[in-house]
Amino acid sequence: MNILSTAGSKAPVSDSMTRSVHWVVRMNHRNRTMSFVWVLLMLASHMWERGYGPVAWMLLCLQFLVYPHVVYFVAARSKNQLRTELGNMLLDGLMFGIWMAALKFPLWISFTLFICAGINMTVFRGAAGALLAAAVIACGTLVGAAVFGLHAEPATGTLTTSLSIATLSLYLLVVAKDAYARSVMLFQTRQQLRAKMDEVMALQQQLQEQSTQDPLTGLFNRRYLGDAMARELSRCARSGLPLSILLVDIDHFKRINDAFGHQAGDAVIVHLAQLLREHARAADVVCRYGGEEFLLLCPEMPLAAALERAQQYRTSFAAQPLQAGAVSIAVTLSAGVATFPQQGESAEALIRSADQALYRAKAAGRNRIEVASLAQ
Ligand SMILES: Nc1nc2c(ncn2[C@@H]2O[C@H](COP(=O)(O)OP(=O)(O)OP(=O)(O)O)[C@@H](O)[C@H]2O)c(=O)[nH]1
Repeated sequence: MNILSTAGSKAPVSDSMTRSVHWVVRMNHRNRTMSFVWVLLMLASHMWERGYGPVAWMLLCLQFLVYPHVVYFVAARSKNQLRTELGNMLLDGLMFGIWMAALKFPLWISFTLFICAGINMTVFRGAAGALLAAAVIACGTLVGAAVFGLHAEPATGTLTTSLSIATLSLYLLVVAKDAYARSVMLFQTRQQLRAKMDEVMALQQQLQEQSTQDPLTGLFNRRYLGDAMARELSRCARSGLPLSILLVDIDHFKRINDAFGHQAGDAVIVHLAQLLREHARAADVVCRYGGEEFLLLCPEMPLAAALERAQQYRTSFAAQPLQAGAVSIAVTLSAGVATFPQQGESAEALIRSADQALYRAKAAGRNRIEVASLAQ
């Protein structure tokens, strides 16, 4: 894996990736332009000492003053900027090799050019980059030796040596500065990514709650009940334990809506929801089953206990009329109770039995609890 590993990929390129590619190409242009001026000074001092002719000086200016802008121009207009920039870096190495051979391998100059090209490629392609840099520099020296002959004059004057050391030092400082800028950018990107992840997780949690909760009362909805009932029924069936359900309905609720308004009706629904939740056990599932209808799923609860609980709800609800401003709204409820397995062996059968019991409670005058008949 390296900074150029996506260079040949056909995967769609995101905006941020395109921006970072531009950033890399621009950064390389700035560094190349700057460092080539130092290299030019280093080579110029050596060439001055050795008395090179006008052609060599012209080539020196073309290589170190004009070339950085030409290769940037080519990379910036390329369809695959990253790949072209990699080509440019290889070309840098090749040219450095030619200059080394042309100047007869002055030691400090060769060392400086070799290290600069090697570091640049290593930053982009890791250890493979270093090997690649060494290979292209070697090719360059071969080309240079073929054109200018193979000579070795390693000595350099004091000025050239000093300029070589300065060039190398400055180059290393620039690379370190860019590495710092890159780490800061990476850190900021990570922070942004983490914030986005937190946002997505919170939204996911919210969606999960919304999909299983009734918005008015905060109780579970029918969708949740379906899963919970199937799960609890099979658990109780496996362990031979009872399971009771209470189907609870507010009496004459339409009248409350008509007399006190829909908002007061909502307040009555919330009021009963609170009562049901307050007296439920941790294992019970309290669910808003319909408009003013609730279903309590009570795992491991026998019929007698369920009946007693339903009676408690009935008396408590009737004893606490809802205060809506100055008016007091008298409310009652009716309920049908059914227990697994006597009054239904499946979720549907159990709910049907409780519904029939509730219907009987309503028919018998309301404010009543009825127990379901035995399953047929
Ligand atoms: N305020 C309010 N009313 C609702 C809501 N959902 C359903 N309703 C109303 O609840 C009423 C239910 O009326 P019915 O099914 O006739 O039953 P009831 O008046 O309670 O009579 P019984 O059940 O026979 O005692 C209807 O008028 C619905 O419009 C709700 O979320 N808020």
